Amino acid sequence: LQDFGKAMFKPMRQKRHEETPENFFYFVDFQRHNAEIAAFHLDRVLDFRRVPPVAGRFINVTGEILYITHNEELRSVFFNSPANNTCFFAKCLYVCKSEYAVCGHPDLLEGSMSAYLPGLSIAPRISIPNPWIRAYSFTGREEWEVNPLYCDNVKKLYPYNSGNRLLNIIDMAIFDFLTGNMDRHHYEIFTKFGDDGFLLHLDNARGFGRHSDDEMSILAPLTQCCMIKRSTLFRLKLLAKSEYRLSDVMRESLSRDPLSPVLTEDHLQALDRRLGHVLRTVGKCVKKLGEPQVVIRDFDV
Ligand SMILES: Nc1ncnc2c1ncn2[C@@H]1O[C@H](COP(=O)(O)OP(=O)(O)OP(=O)(O)O)[C@@H](O)[C@H]1O
Ligand SMILES: [Mn+2]
Repeated sequence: LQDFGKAMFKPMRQKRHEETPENFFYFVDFQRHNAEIAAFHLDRVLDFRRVPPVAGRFINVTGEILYITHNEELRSVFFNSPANNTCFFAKCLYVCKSEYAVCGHPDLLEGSMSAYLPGLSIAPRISIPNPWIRAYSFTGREEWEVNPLYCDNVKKLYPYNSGNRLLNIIDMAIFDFLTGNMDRHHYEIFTKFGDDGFLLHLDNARGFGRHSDDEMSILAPLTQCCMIKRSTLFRLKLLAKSEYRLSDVMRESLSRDPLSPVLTEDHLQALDRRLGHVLRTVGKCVKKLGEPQVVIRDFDV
């Protein structure tokens, strides 16, 4: 950008009304530009504010990239398709052949732009495996999927045995459950704030793939630990009220994006339904364990 800032662009790969095919594993699912945009808005509506700003945009791949770049290698991956659209592909180890190119129409390409965080020397951060990580294979099972008492182990382990870290993981699970994102292998935190730093919710492009289905396993950290921050629960309850219905707040928030409508009505409705699931899950925990054990006052307020 003119001020030397950077943005990360994810091109449109799937139309908004298309659902992820039912036989697709989550790890071969498309990355959706509109999911990145919607996740940013949802994160703000939930008052987490852990997703760097994302906005939709059309870029002219010829005028805004090919004609102005001084990078020979970048120029070399551009080509004209048989339909006379301008396309380009990435050079990397896998899925980087011309078959996976993205194409303008003929030059215009729809996508999401995420504000890029400052470099690691200015804002150091580390990537940490999600305790509720998913197997990256057809048949693999992780311990949390087979051991209902898995959370008891996590609770004893550093850094989940003190402070907000586990509650932040549960916040992230609720966030991912609402969007339907199963692709959360790692999370990142800024090191500057120590162990109690907030979790960055980066890479939300695999959400909003299926509106007709709620993937309950994403909620495992909440279901298994039966804990939630009081502030999170308060916000979720507010968004379940008819005056502040989550789908309505999201529709309004997203209406200001240049690519509006960002989400189909089906996906907005799914948010309300999933919010209901989250609140019922908390309700069951409270019934079983009592509110003081389940609804936790944040350590930082
Ligand atoms: N807004 C951002 N600012 C700075 N770094 C970012 C941002 N978003 C993502 N990253 C970094 O870039 C990496 C890749 O981003 P992301 O996961 O969104 O893309 P991807 O296409 O899904 O890549 P991968 O296949 O490696 O997961 C992330 O793991 C993260 O470390
Ligand atoms: Mn990713």
